[in-house]
Amino acid sequence: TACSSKYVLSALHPMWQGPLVAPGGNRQSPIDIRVRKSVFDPHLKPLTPDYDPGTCSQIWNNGYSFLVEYDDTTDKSILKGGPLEDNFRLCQFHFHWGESNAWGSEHTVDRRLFPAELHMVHWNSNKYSRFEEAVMEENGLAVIGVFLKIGKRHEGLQKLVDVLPAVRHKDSVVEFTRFDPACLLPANIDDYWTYAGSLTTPPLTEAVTWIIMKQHIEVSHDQLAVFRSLLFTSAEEEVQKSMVNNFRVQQPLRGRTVRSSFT
Ligand SMILES: NS(=O)(=O)c1ccc(C(=O)NCc2cccc(O)c2)cc1
Ligand SMILES: [Zn+2]
Repeated sequence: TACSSKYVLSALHPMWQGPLVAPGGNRQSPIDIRVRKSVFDPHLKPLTPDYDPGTCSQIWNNGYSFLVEYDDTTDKSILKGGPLEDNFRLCQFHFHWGESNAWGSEHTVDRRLFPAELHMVHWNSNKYSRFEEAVMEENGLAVIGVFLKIGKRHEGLQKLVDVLPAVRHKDSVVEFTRFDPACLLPANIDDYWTYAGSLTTPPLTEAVTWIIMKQHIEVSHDQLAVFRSLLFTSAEEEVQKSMVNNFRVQQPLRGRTVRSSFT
């Protein structure tokens, strides 16, 4: 789909540090969420995702993460509510993780790191006609962040884990259908933090309304180990590098307020 067919990265190095802070960027992501500094906003509505598993199309390794892509040519899979004024179309989801279970998430909560973080990427289909347009605009994107913890096996995730060996190398892609992304959301999606931020990979555009779930999901140690079996490198490269630590360093808050939907 348009939204991620060009999930391009100017920095190809897996551990790209790139500019630690985007030049002139004062709303960069990820950040540390200081719980006691977040401000309860009673006007925040419940989040209302409405996803059609029939829009799931393929999964691919873009050399930085693996992406599950959704057909975003209609409003079949959308996100509304929460801090959002408009309708946002799901275009892809992906993850960030560490080489060990001790770290891997991009956002932290009072400095607490999680072994991995899910990002569900949506773009504003009320205001823009395609992802490429929305990603350059201030209120163009909405990304749901969900922390992963090691625990019981996640039954819904297993269908995805089983297909990962087929996209082991950079630029590999396989058909992947009928996956309901809602199964990856925590039971409680009413409690979240939200703030104005950016993409966490180049071009780092400051277009994202971040919605970070308070409740994590659990995956098994073995399921996360399969994420680490992916490679940053393409089949032709002589030196294979395992896809781990694909997260960005935390960015300054620069006076931003993080709002919470709960007290
Ligand atoms: N980690 S993240 O959720 O902030 C994230 C989400 C989407 C993307 C992305 O789609 N990048 C590709 C891209 C960016 C700008 C314009 C394009 O045409 C494509 C990057 C990072
Ligand atoms: Zn991400």
